[in-house]
Amino acid sequence: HNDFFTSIGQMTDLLFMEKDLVSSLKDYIRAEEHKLEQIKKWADRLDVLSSAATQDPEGFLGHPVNAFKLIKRLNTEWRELERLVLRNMSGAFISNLTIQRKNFPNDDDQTGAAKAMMRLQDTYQLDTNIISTGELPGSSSVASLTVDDCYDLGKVAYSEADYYHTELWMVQTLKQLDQGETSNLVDAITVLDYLIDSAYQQGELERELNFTKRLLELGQYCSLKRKTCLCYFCKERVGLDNMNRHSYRGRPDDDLFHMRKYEQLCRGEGIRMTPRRQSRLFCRYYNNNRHPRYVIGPVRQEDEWDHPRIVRYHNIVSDKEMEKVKELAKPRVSPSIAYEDPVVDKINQRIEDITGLDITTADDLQVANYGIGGQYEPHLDFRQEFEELGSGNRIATWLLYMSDVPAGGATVFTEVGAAVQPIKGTAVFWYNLFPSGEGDYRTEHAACPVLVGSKWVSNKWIRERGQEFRRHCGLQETD
Ligand SMILES: O=C(O)CCC(=O)C(=O)O
Ligand SMILES: [Fe+2]
Repeated sequence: HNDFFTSIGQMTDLLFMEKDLVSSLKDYIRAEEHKLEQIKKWADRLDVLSSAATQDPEGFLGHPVNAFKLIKRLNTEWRELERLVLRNMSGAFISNLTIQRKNFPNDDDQTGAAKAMMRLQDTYQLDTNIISTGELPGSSSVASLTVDDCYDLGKVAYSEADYYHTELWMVQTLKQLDQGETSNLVDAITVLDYLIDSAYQQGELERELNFTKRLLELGQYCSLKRKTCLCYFCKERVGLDNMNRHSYRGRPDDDLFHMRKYEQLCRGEGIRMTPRRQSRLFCRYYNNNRHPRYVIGPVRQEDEWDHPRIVRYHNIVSDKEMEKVKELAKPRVSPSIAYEDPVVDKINQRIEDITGLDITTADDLQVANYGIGGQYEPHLDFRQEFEELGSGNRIATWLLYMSDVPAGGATVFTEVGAAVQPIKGTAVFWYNLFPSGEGDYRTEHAACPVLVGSKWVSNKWIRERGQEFRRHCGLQETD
């Protein structure tokens, strides 16, 4: 199976599977209780009988019926009791569990989920404490991490040699321990050991020393991971060997400038549009040159960006139509194609009417569902190799948002610094190529990781072929 965490569909399946298992577990408990109930009755009955009998054994056994019943009880009834005690009630539950376990996430999935969470932490610059208390922007529900959860995240980071996140999560673990949370899994000494090593690995000797001093306060002189000990009297670390190791601050891959820019845009920072330019963006009613289907009911067209031009159409597809498209895509993996259906035809027709482009040469309507952490890294929709195809390159992109996303999930244009927020029922449209057919590199874009919620989009990549008389060439290559 592929990435659980980013697929809401798969995660939903897991949720229902777990619900099923809980009800099967409850059946098992009921059966076990019933069995115990029966055994108790037995015990009580035998208790009364034998205590009465032992008061006057001779008198008791002097009655032939009592004598007969004692023999019978011991010969047959106790055997029945034995059978009852030995009866295994767990069969149904265990076999259910065995079957379902095939669908369980494994260690890799857990590591993947932990890494996805740290990716979100970086992209949205979330404080460890905010994640741990679960007070995420845009989220109304609360879900918090225990000390053990934090420790687990720290350990995942450590095993990936990601000392930056190890430190963040181990500090959080320590903090929650200090606040009085208890754990049978981890103690402050173990956490400090991780902290000392991760500070050392990052070349942060000052911090390493501080963690070591904290360890000393706990009566521990040696760091097991670092294999170093403190000199008790001088309270200084013995053997400050690598004093000259270069020290880096922040995340180890901080030089990935391009990714940083993408993440900045995702956070809603670094959008490059001056107020003066912004004032020239408008919202208008649009009927595509009095297109018969839109003269009476024009659509609301909003400028999202000027160069390259990105426009958004409001209320372009109804909730009912979007539900249908999601349903068509659901049984398949994301992204998937929404195959023939009257609703798909209607949406295609609308795209053609509004953009004025021929969509018979376009790719099929594609549907994607991004769960938590789901993203699409910066890319261009056009490609050189498409030029050779009969239908030509991807001249334009139509992107319909089929859900609101409470936090994260924007579409950002990394070259020009535009960010478009998903709004359910709206579609954005832009040209990837200049009228000359030359690719427009300013259209590089990405889907930001979803922080809270589930993002549904459907896109239509419109091709060059068929547009010859619909979009005219300019005189310059980049007209
Ligand atoms: O989902 C998004 O926001 C972007 C999708 C995209 O890049 C595309 O459809 O070409
Ligand atoms: Fe794209």
